[in-house]
Amino acid sequence: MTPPSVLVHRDQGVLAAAAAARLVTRIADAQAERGAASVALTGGGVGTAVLAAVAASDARDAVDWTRLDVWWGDERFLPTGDPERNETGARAALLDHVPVDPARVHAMPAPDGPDGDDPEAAAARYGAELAGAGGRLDVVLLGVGPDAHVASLFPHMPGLDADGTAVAVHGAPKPPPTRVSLTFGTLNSADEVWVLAAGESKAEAVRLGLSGADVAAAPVAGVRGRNRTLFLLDRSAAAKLPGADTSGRP
Ligand SMILES: O=C1O[C@H](COP(=O)(O)O)[C@@H](O)[C@H](O)[C@H]1O
Repeated sequence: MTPPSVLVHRDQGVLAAAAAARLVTRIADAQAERGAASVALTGGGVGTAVLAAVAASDARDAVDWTRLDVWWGDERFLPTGDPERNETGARAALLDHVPVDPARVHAMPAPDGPDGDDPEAAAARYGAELAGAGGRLDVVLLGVGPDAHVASLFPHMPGLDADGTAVAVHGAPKPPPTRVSLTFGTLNSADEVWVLAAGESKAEAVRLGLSGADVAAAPVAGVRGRNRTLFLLDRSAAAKLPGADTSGRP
């Protein structure tokens, strides 16, 4: 496993545009190689800004959206259409504006879904769906919380040790308390993992993620792609990295 690469951009706007360009290219490359691509999306401020930047970019037409599988790294276990669901934000920012195949948009089940108010069943269903599709993820996008959580893997919570593909999360410190998350094993099976962070509130989490911190205390320290791990940051989020080049250029 190669160590993470760190790219620092001037501000969140530049970060979102640069990550969007990178994502379009990565998806188009995968489609050229294999005829299809798969990404796992994140919620949160920067993750949603990246999707909006893809939607706003002419380069989005380089992607064959009908041959993209869209998954999520985590979801807040709230009813379909709830504005706090990561799915809702992703649809509004991007998926409603490009010709994705609805059958290839794999939202995590909601409490009004097939398993009702049973997050364990929702996690099992989602894990089976991803495994049944071959389990391949070209890129996993991950936001990071000020507490260093990624997806819905929060510090010192049982989900950190979960086996299997996806896990139900109860009692998350950030609302809502009930969530579904891919496990570390699944996140780290992706070809590439991209951690996205902007703002000074993320600076300590970013530092921990890149300094070999205890994964139980700082889950972001435990995510690594098989082929590549990128930390895509703005200057504020990079402020605590020793010797960070915060010029705004790679
Ligand atoms: O709750 C969540 O938070 C994180 C980070 O969100 P941010 O707004 O602080 O960037 C997000 O990555 C995760 O998907 C989400 O469920």
